[in-house]
Order: sequence, then structure tokens, then C-alpha cells
Amino acid sequence: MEAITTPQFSALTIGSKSIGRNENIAMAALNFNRRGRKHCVRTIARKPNIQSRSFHLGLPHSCDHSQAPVLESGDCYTSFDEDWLLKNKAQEVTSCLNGRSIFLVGMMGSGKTTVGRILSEALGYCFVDSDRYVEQAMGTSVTEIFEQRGESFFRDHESEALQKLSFAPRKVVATGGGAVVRPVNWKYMRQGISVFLDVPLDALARRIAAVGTDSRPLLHFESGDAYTKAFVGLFTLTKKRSEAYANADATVSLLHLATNLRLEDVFDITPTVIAIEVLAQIEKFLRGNNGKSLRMYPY
Ligand SMILES: Nc1ncnc2c1ncn2[C@@H]1O[C@H](COP(=O)(O)OP(=O)(O)OP(=O)(O)O)[C@@H](O)[C@H]1O
Ligand SMILES: O=C(O)C1=C[C@@H](O)[C@@H](O)[C@H](O)C1
Repeated sequence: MEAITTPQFSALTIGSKSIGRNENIAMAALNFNRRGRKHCVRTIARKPNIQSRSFHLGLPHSCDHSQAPVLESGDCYTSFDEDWLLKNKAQEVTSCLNGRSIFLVGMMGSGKTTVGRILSEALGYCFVDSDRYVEQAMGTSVTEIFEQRGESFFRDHESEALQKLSFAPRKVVATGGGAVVRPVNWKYMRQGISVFLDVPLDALARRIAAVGTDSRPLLHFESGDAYTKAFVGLFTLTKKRSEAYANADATVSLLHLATNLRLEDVFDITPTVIAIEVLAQIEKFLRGNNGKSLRMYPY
């Protein structure tokens, strides 16, 4: 077996400086490939109860990860700083991405905008929210478009926006929650890489209830309090859309992520950790390791 090289993190001796610096203690991943060689720094998660402690990264020849939490991407990790890890992961994935845009798909409230902004900054990409793009083009809000012109009119303009965005490299696009239902939109999104943010219904409803359902026209028909309206509406939409979301090139399941990180609630996973996992899943896809077929790309 080949000797494992000690990671070169001299500027980042991971001691109590990072760990315990704030509540959002990061969990970093030191990933090893099957041959036991250090491969790369991987992913992280918020772990609020970890005690401040220092440790060094001189790794043993046989690395025992049996106690280390494991992410959905299969990486295991030790405590670290999440922003630093995001930057590193982004640098690592940038070369395989080769300028391809990322299309985030998922139900309303799944975090496409929040995670998308973080991703775009880390990759040096532009961020575009397709709902805002349509609003700017139409000079009015999505809610008003739905009310005055109907859903199908909105969908036409959403498709037009995705078509235009599909020509542009180096973008992170937060698509509208229903963009996946029109097959033609997949043709546009296939110009880049699509990632489905799979968030449990209860978490979606809690997030939406926290800000209200006013800006979500498809939830206006439901009755009850904000949480009930959101939950019932999203349940119906999810049933219709789950197959369409499965078309995405990669999926980040918050439920799996929370389980692997031993977190009780998906709310404990920070958007930065989700962004890192998005990059890890994109990398898996690009390496042909996630069961989805690779396509030829224009860039
Ligand atoms: N990881 C997270 N943990 C907790 N709350 C989050 C997380 N990610 C996003 N949120 C919150 O959930 C709400 C919805 O997030 P966001 O707007 O990013 O979703 P979206 O998928 O873009 O929604 P839409 O498609 O409706 O525009 C926001 O209030 C945001 O602050
Ligand atoms: O899930 C949906 O169908 C929608 C989600 C939002 O992003 C908007 O695109 C619009 O409110 C419709």
C-alpha cells in the first residue's frame, strides 16, 4: 500500500482558532480515495455542540474514519472552517466545470436563491434568479403575472428566460420551482449542469410560513394558517413534480445529508454546507460516478 502523504495545511493549522470561534463550527473533510492517498479536502456541516479543541493534521498511514460523520457524497470529515472549505471545493471543481453553468432546481423555498448566491461567489460565477429575470423583462411581479395573465403565460416567459440563460457560461441560475415541468426547459438546462435541492416538505413549509405565502401564487388557493397552506400546496405540487425533479444531473438530499452528519433537523445544515455538497455532487456527476450519463457540452 502506498504511504499516505501528510496534507499541506501549514497556514491553516486547524486549532481552536477555527473550532469554537463561533456557533457555526465547521466540519471539514479530509477525503481519501480507495488507494488510501490523500485526495482532497471535502465537506462540512454545522455542529454547534463541539467543544473547542485543537488537533493536527499529520495523518496516520491507516486513517480510521469510523467515528467521523459522513456526507451524502460519501466524504468523511473532521472539524474545520466551512468558508475555507467552500473556497477549496470550488477551486477543485472549477477545472472540471470548465465554465459550464449550474441550474438549481427544486420546490419553492428549497434554498435555490440562498445556496445559489453562495455558490456563485465561490466559483466567481454570476448569479441569476430566473423569477427576477422574468419580472425585470415583464416589468411586474411573478404574483401579478399569475393573477393578470395566468400561469401558462408566466411559463412561456420562464422558458424564454431559461433559453437565453442557457447560452451564457459561468452562471448559477436559481430556476423557478415549476421550471422542471416543461420538457423544453430541460433542453436549455442541459447546456449546463442541473442540481436538484431535495428538501423535506415540512422544512419547506416551515421556511415559507416564516416569510408568508403572499409571493407564492400557487399557494394562494389553500386555506388555513401559513404553514398549513404551504404544506398542503407543496404536497400537491410535489406529487406532480417529483419525477421531473429526478431528471436533474445531480441531487442534494437534505434528509440524507442530515442523517449522515448526525443532525436531527435539516435546519441545522447551513447554506454553505449545502453549497459544498452541491459542488461535491457536481464533481461526482462530472466524473461519471453518480449513475447519470454525461453529455457533450458546448463550452
Ligand atoms: N439551509 C437553510 N436553512 C434554513 N433556512 C433556509 C436555508 N436555505 C434557505 N433558507 C430560507 O428559506 C427561505 C427560502 O429560501 P430561498 O429563497 O433561497 O428558496 P428558493 O428555492 O429560491 O425559493 P423560490 O423558488 O420560491 O424563489 C428563505 O427565507 C431562506 O432564508
Ligand atoms: O413552484 C412554482 O411553480 C413556482 C415557484 C416560484 O419560484 C415562481 O416561479 C412561481 O411562483 C411558481
